[in-house]
Amino acid sequence: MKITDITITPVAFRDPPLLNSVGVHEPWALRTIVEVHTDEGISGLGESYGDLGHLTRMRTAAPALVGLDVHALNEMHSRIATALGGEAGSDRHGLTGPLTVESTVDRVFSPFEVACWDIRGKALGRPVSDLLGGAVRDAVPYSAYLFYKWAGHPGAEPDEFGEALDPAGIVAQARVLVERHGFGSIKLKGGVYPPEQEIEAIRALREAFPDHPLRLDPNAAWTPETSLKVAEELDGVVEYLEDPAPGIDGMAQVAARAPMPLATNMCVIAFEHIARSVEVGAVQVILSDHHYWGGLSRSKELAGICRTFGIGLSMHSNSHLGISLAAMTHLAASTPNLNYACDTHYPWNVADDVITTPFTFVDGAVPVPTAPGLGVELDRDALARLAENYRTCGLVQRDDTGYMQKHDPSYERKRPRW
Ligand SMILES: O=C([O-])[C@@H](O)[C@@H](O)[C@H](O)[C@@H](O)C(=O)[O-]
Ligand SMILES: [Mg+2]
Repeated sequence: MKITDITITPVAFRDPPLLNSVGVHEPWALRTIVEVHTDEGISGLGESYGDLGHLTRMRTAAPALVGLDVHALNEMHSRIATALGGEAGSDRHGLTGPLTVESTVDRVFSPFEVACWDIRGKALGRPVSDLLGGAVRDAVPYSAYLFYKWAGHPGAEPDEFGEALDPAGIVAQARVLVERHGFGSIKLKGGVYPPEQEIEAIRALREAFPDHPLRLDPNAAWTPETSLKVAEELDGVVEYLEDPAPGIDGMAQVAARAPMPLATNMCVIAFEHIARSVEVGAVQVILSDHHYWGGLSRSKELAGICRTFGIGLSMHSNSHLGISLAAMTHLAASTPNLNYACDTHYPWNVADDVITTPFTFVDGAVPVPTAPGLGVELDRDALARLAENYRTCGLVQRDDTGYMQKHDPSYERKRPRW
């Protein structure tokens, strides 16, 4: 089955003003929808980031894939590497580590690879989780992903989630997400306020939700010394502390004395980081993410490495739509050692999706789709609507810091901040 054509459509959807260690989400989140078409009339779907640099690289790579067999994923990876010509991407929004040539190829490869799994599943009449080794769970648990947030975007009406700028607001937000979706574990995006205040929020969550596993992720906003103080305070309260301090060496300093496991989606974000991290014991949990670990089969390789070294496995998320959620769910369902509830930003998007039947959480989990392929169908009207959003929204890349500075010109990006 040969690839005859590839359609790449950048889209934008409404995003609330969620705060993090580098600023605040803009009113629109950008994504790219990839459709791979074949000579047998079967098409497959992938979803990826929508930032212009990445979009341009996907557009550069796509023509090199026409004529390729949908099973030739190794060849696809090397054609993409050649097409990109050794260029490394950059992470302007600052919430992941520096990209290398190799990890840039993995990012570009991912949506095409996912689309090929979708095609292969459709051709065989089997869900992608079957092709990845078989689902070991019928539904994939996700965590309630809490954010400090403004009531609404400046100059706009408050959104349906309202303000969450203190422990009481965070607990109220958790109640909404847990009641609405049934989540059984909770993650707080930190790095926004001084650590004492975020510790207080975690303690308030513990009181309100005595049995929910809790996590805190300040996106490397703390020095190793501050991280250790927080770790002592939260001993026995969080299941893991995610990216407290910057860099593999900073994390290793914290890990040497912290009582709980440390997790990352910032210092170990490519295969080339793993050896050093293992050597110095920097992290005990890696958040996988097929969007930057190079698609589904490479994410399974990551899972094998984690199993070998006794490293826990969780799953990371950025703002995303339903095609990504489908791929995340198939991957998590078929990865036996993915033992933590996965992250997802999906509940923050209440406005629109590009699939005909948007996902709903059942008891905090997404039932693994059983239809062939990814099990989702593109809603062409919705795709056109979101593509029009992209054309008119005026954004071409995520810039949480720039948006924050529009409202507070004195705001500076600092890492670590405390
Ligand atoms: O959406 C956000 O603001 C998050 O901070 C996201 O960009 C991070 O990549 C992520 O969720 C994380 O776990 O670090
Ligand atoms: Mg994180």
